[in-house]
Amino acid sequence: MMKAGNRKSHAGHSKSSDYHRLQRLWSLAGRQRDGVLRGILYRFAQSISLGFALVAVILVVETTGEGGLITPTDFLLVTLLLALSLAGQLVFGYLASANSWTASFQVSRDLRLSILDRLRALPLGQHMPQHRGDPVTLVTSDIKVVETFLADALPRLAQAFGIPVVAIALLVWVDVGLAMVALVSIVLSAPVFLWSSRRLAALALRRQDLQAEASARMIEYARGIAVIKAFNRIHAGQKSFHKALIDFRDVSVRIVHHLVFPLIAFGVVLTTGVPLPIFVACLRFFDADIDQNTPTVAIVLVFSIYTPLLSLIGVMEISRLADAALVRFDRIMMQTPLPQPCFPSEPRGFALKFDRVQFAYGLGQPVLKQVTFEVPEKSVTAIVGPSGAGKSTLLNLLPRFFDVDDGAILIGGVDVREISAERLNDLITVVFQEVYLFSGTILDNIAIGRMGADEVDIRAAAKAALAHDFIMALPDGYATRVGEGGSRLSGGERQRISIARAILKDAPIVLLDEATAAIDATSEREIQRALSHLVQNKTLVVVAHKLSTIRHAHQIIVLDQGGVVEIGSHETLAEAGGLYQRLWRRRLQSSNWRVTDANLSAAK
Ligand SMILES: Nc1ncnc2c1ncn2[C@@H]1O[C@H](COP(=O)(O)OP(=O)(O)OP(=O)(O)O)[C@@H](O)[C@H]1O
Repeated sequence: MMKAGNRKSHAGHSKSSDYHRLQRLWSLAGRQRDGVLRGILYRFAQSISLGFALVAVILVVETTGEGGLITPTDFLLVTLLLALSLAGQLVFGYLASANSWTASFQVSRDLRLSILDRLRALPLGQHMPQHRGDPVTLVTSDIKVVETFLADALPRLAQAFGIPVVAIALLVWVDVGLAMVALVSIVLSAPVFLWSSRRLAALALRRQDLQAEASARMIEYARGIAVIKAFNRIHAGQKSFHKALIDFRDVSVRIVHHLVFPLIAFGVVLTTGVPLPIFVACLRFFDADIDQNTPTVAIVLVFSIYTPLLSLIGVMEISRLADAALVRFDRIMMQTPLPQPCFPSEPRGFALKFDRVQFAYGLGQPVLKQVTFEVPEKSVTAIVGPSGAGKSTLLNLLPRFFDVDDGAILIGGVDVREISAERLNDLITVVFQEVYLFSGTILDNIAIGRMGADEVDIRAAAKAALAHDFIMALPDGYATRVGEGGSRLSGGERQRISIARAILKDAPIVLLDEATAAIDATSEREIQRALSHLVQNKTLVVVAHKLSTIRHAHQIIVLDQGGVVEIGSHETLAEAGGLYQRLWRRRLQSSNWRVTDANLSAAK
């Protein structure tokens, strides 16, 4: 059975044609297509307005070349043409920039929001662990490339063709034969351009992937800096980051090597279009086939054809990077989100049932096997078991961070897959082992618990979580800013902020993954008291590492290697002679262990 989000992206790079990729990039402009199109047309018009200057030059050459004198009318006409050319460039240039950039800023904002929406809809952790740098690079640099493609590359493409079109039209008017000769090199250089462009395409995707890899390593390095320092592993820690940077540099250099020859070839073939028509014009002049003005006019026109066309090289690079960005965008956008019910059901109460639940991460071994148990409404259930037994996984399935492979999980008699995502989110509060605080104030961090909560509610939640006093002792109280990850607060304080968040949410079902990290006895007691306020009258499922929590549980589920091996109360299981009894004894021994002189001398 194929799981949501597991399907490989079918956004293959080589299979779709250049035309389809252009079409797809264009479709990304969405509602802003009109603005982008206006930007392209204005840039084209800006380029064409240079044509007035060309006409003025031809007029002067034609008049003076035949020995004539420039009359005041000619002078006025030339001035008017030059003024028109200048005004056209200024006005159309401004309009082009204003339209293109405004539209593309909107496009990049919309695309970034759609990526965030999709990440939210995907099964949690399905994508992130494999490509941690991917969403970051996608939202920042890939979308920036798409933005530049729409705002800059497409208009520049129009600009590159604008004045050449006018110049060729004028050359046809002056002499059709010369115009045909001028076109030869353009026709010959087109396949060389496409060949270079395809060579670049193959490497551009690899380059963007390696950039994502480098940013993933950098994030990892920055987040793990404390551990790296503590273990004096600065060089080892930098190794993978260095390697990613070297790979990125190598592929960038390879791009340059692969492109030097094709781009020189393109430039050479294209620019043969400059001397060729001039040479033919001179030959024909000496044969008295054309008048003496034509070669001069041809020189002016030919240069206005080829100089803009050479700027296509820059456009090619950005277009290929945009292609690569598109493939990477589709990798995330084409993943199947968790299916949502067409006709959501409302649970009848908050009792829970795990019914023959089977689950594996990806295509790996099953982590949960035929797990079946029930949790009565407003009761406390503790999950215990050895490390790796599947306890946290069990909790993660209830809010649908992942979907079960087989069996079902029910809330109030309704399969969680039949409950709408918003409702399910309202029903469940998860208190994670690892507390994440966003950069912002403490108030903001607690307010995440409930949209629209006022300050009175937030303070009440903080008081219930026994966080109010330490918050008031901080320099700015609730307005104190906490860094990303909450680095300014102690472990116990962070825990209590996260409990305040959960109290504010006030969901009827609480899932608690108890912190295993060592916290001093006072903080531990305060956290337990804060939790007791959170879980009053709630259906509570707790992955229990602490004896006190286990003792208060109405029932204990003992997991081993993904299967339920025992269910019962503490009193029953502690005497049953099974896994629980062994775990319990081990915990008792470790909790009775104290740093005494006897222990210290034993350790020596
Ligand atoms: N995101 C993941 N992808 C792949 N395998 C995973 C993932 N998370 C956990 N596992 C694996 O699933 C199994 C169960 O892990 P889980 O974290 O649920 O165990 P646990 O009982 O909570 O362990 P502990 O008490 O050590 O936290 C382990 O073998 C673990 O390596």
